[in-house]
Amino acid sequence: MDTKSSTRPASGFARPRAWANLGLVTSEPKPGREPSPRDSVALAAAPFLTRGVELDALLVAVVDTIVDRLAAERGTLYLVDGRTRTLYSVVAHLPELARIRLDFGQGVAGTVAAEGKVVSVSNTATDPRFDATFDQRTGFTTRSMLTMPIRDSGGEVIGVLQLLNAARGQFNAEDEQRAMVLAGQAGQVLEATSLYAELRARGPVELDGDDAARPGPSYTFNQIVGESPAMQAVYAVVRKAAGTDATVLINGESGTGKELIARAVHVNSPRRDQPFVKVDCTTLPEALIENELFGHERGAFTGADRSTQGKVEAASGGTLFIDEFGELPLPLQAKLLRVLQDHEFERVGGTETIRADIRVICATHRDLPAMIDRGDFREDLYYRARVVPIVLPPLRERGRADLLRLVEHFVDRYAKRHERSIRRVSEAALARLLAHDFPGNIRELENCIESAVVLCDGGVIDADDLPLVVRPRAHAKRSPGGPQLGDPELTLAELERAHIEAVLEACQGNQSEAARRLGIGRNTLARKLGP
Ligand SMILES: Nc1ncnc2c1ncn2[C@@H]1O[C@H](COP(=O)(O)OP(=O)(O)OP(=O)(O)O)[C@@H](O)[C@H]1O
Repeated sequence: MDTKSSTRPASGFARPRAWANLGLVTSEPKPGREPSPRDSVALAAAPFLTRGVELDALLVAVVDTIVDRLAAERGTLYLVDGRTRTLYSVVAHLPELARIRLDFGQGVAGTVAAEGKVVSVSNTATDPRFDATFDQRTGFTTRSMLTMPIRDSGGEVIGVLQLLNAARGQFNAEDEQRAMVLAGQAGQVLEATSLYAELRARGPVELDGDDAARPGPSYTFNQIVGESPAMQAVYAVVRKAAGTDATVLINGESGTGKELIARAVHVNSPRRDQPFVKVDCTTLPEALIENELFGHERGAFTGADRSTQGKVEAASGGTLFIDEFGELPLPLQAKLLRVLQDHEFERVGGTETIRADIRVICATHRDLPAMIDRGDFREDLYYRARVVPIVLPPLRERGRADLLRLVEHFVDRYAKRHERSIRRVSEAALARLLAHDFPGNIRELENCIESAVVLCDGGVIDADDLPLVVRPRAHAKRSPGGPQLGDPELTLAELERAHIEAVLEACQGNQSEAARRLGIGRNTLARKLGP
């Protein structure tokens, strides 16, 4: 198997003729090599699972391995959505082209999904189960076909794998046995991905009253949930950026997934096996950020009894992720600009110029152009950083389908983590989630669902189990006794204090988060809260 090709993003795969248009993957047969069922699908997929993203590549690795081991010409992987009783082809699917969608019972793959048994078609010309319209659409000639169910550990059919054209002419009984072993491994792999919650035929999590509106499975990035057009646009940029060393600037409200996207760029880049190092500019007092970034030489300051590497050096060969980029103090902005432009820097107290071999990804929730206008941010650094700009949409703009996917994803994750069995999210709970505007975005949703998973009774998440807090501005307006904006009796200090308290409440007392939302440093917040 050409494992290298599997590690490339989906858009980078070479696919043959029109067949590629239907999202099918090809692998040259190697008839000279004796396939062994002990060859592990899990092994081929392992690097993708630990990297946690680029699900397309993972699925391709799974299919490539099985196609290769069974010396078939091609393979198609379908994912089964038990609730709508449909199947979708997913492997190496090109976003601009329709995927194959079948109903249960339709064609050979649909029959296998419905009945859960292997079907071997040794001669398509004489077998009525074969639907010749596929070949007409693709220009490919299918001669023989082996189609098998992929099950999860609970025995549910979650996928169907179809192998086309045995290199030796026909698939035999031994091939069928091997295929079942490999399909078993593929089931374990699929079960470890974020797709799994969406695929279970009779999953433990029902979203009440929502069967018809329920979206089909998403499959773009493992662990990154969301198929809204806004997120698809983000994935497209991530794919393009990943293959290069270009600096990326991610902008988005707190909790929209900026770090997750930064990691996705890294793990899909050629630097993936080198470190991903994060610097958070808000968690450190100003004086320490330079030391954190560039390290210091011995004797640079009192107590510096040996020289120490900074994060730029620690990230050498890999990616430096600068979180809360907008908080970077002006003098350091100049030094970072030099790193981006000339790939050079010096340690604190050092004279030797060190070469930086890093890719930089920056993230901020701040409006940098406005900061530039106020003289708080360097314009040259801004343009140098936003070679690839990515804007993450707030959760409230991602649409109902994405919210539901995320709810399912987090219910599944936290039910597993806390070993709770959750059967249902009630209609009232869903209505409450859909009505909330999530100022804390996905992090707020995630924390809310985790809490509900732990605290709910009887395996059902109800509206009362959701610890959703009222948005600060709405809260201030609604509290009749509290300070009102425009009240001539109010001092600025009182108004500021009230606003800080409202934001803190919205952040459930998390001061770092509140400082971020208020656009001030944590130390400043602590000072303002005062004794
Ligand atoms: N699309 C997504 N699918 C699944 N989980 C997500 C998604 N986006 C964000 N999350 C989860 O939400 C939480 C917040 O994400 P992350 O830390 O990346 O946000 P952020 O924008 O960097 O936040 P901040 O600005 O506060 O640093 C994390 O636990 C992350 O795993």
